[in-house]
Amino acid sequence: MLNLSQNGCSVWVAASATEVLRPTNVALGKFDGVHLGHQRVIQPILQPAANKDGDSRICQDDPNQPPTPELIYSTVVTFRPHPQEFFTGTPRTWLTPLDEKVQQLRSLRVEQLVLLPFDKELSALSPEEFVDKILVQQLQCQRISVGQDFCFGKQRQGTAKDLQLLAAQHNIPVTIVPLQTHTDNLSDSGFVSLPPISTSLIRQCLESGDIKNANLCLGRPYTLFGTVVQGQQLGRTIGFPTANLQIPSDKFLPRHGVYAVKVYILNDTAATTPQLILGVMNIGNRPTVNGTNSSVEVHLFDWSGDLYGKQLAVELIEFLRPEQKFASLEALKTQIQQDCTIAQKILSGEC
Ligand SMILES: Cc1cc2nc3c(=O)[nH]c(=O)nc-3n(C[C@H](O)[C@H](O)[C@H](O)COP(=O)(O)O)c2cc1C
Ligand SMILES: Nc1ncnc2c1ncn2[C@@H]1O[C@H](COP(=O)(O)OP(=O)(O)O)[C@@H](O)[C@H]1O
Repeated sequence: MLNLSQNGCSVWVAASATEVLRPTNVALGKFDGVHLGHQRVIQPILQPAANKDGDSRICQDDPNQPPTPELIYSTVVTFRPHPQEFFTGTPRTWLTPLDEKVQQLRSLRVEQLVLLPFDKELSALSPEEFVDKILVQQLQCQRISVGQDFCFGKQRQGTAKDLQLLAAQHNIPVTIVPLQTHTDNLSDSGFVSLPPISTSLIRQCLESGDIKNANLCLGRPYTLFGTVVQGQQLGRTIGFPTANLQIPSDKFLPRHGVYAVKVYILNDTAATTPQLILGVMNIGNRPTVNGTNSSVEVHLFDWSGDLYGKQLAVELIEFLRPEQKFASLEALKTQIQQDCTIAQKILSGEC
């Protein structure tokens, strides 16, 4: 079992049904991205706000101890591996790899994440068996919340409505949350023509460089977390040192190109809270310097110092341009200077 905790606030991560803290209120789904639609699905299973501040189960002194079972555990239940990974045998990338998902769930006040091992046995369960064995017997479910498009059981036979009917036989109420479309930004973002918020929509937005809409769907900026490693040491020679980031291999990367970003240095011992630094990021193969591998690198404005080994959180704010092959380092330098000027305007809200 993993207990991923920070600042004494923990989310219990159970990798098998025997480790689960019971009884549970359950939100069921894949929840990759923990986007605004997911957040709506999770809402009905959270403890009432009255419990929030004084509830020792959420922020307890010893994060290595399971919460004391006074109430019902607000629990997100998902599958590992992802069913698609199981059937294709191919690992995939995520908007929110596991530790990021846990961070996001924690911020929503979810207390437990259950990773149901998705195997031959689980995939063969009928909708009735899934409800009886997993939800009723193993999780001692008291309440369930799912999105309108939720499917479950062998060959995805069961719908959200089926779940409602089957759970009713055990007196378990099921909330079916309608798919959320963006309505609050109709006038200025053109969301009117977009389909409902979904993980695949966000991936499409990120693939095409449409960061604004990806961020609107997420309800926060899409963020890359990584450790600063050594590059070719060329950046400093053209006046633009860049911190090269090692990103977990299961993180979904957006379109190659140049971005305006907001950066936080997470393990900076000099600062008590991570400080916001504005900058530019390039994702790509650096054709101008005959780069072979794909790299992610950020240049921080008005900042100097040593970042090697530091953990950075890089929030993507806007896509500026695709990566290009320049005839010389001098031409690249001129372009990067222009990128910085535009990014500074965007990040200071001027355009
Ligand atoms: C804002 C920005 C834009 C960049 N654009 C390009 C580009 O269009 N083409 C390219 O080949 N490299 C581009 N780069 C990458 C540079 O080639 C790279 O930063 C430089 O070679 C230094 O690499 P190093 O950190 O390994 O020393 C860009 C870097 C930054 C910070
Ligand atoms: N403003 C800055 N933005 C990014 N990195 C900086 C900055 N100032 C200093 N650095 C340091 O310089 C390193 C980048 O310099 P660079 O010559 O590009 O080397 P490398 O190729 O190893 O990334 C960073 O990893 C960081 O330690």
